[in-house]
Amino acid sequence: MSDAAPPARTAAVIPAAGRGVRLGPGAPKALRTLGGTPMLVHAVRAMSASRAVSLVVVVAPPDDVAAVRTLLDEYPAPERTEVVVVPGGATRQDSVRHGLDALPDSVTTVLVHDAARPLVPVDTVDAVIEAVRDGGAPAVVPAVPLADTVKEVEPAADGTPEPVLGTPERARLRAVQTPQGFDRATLVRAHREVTGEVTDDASMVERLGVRVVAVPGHEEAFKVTRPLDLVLAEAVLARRRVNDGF
Ligand SMILES: Nc1ccn([C@@H]2O[C@H](COP(=O)(O)OP(=O)(O)OP(=O)(O)O)[C@@H](O)[C@H]2O)c(=O)n1
Ligand SMILES: C[C@](O)(CO)[C@H](O)COP(=O)(O)O
Repeated sequence: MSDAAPPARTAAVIPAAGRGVRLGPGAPKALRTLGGTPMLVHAVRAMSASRAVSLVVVVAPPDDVAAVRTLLDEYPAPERTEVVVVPGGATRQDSVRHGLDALPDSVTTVLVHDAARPLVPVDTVDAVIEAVRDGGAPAVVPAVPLADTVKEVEPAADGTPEPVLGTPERARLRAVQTPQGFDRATLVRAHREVTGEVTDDASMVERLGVRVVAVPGHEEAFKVTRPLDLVLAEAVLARRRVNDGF
């Protein structure tokens, strides 16, 4: 038997433990269907479509871990990809942390991908991995330019008019997607040291003072958040099926 270290691996952590309040009443968002298949299954397929990803850690709603395991056994990933399921936490940050805790030592590169972005193309996944592994960036986000002008406002409740404080230069703004890619040690340190509310993992790394870079994202990597997003996702999937001839 060899004493050599096991080969470095890339793993994807998929936080899927949210309720989907903004999508409206129903099953947890990741378990709702898209083209007849649960959104989570699409997300696992999107990660395992990359030949670099050998492990997918799904972070499930705590009450649904067994059901999610059964579901993923019904829709097996390619043989080269191991899929494990762990229980999530109260916030997205907690859920990602639970996923990181489940990674074996051999993993050196980690993707964090929302179950709520089921249609991200494999080329985007691979571009993020390449920027971390070959480009040497400790943290990478896929990002797209904005179509709307953005205003900073003084938030007010109940539809009260909100004073506009300023207009950031749109050419310098990007909407950030997932999968976000990280050197594992950097992401683990961010989750250990950074406290407070954040909306993505890269911003935790930014707070460490570590360099984060953006690579081109994809319009089909949008997040299913509100009911209209589900309509768009069904349309994108239907178009793919026509293009693929089935
Ligand atoms: N406690 C939580 C909250 C969110 N997520 C996951 O984080 C991703 C992005 O979150 P979001 O789109 O906000 O999902 P929800 O929290 O489910 O949506 P909502 O805020 O509308 O309830 C989703 O895949 C979601 O399942 C998670 O794993 N654990
Ligand atoms: C991580 C993320 O998808 C990047 O755009 C986003 O911040 C998640 O936000 P949510 O409010 O938890 O959906």
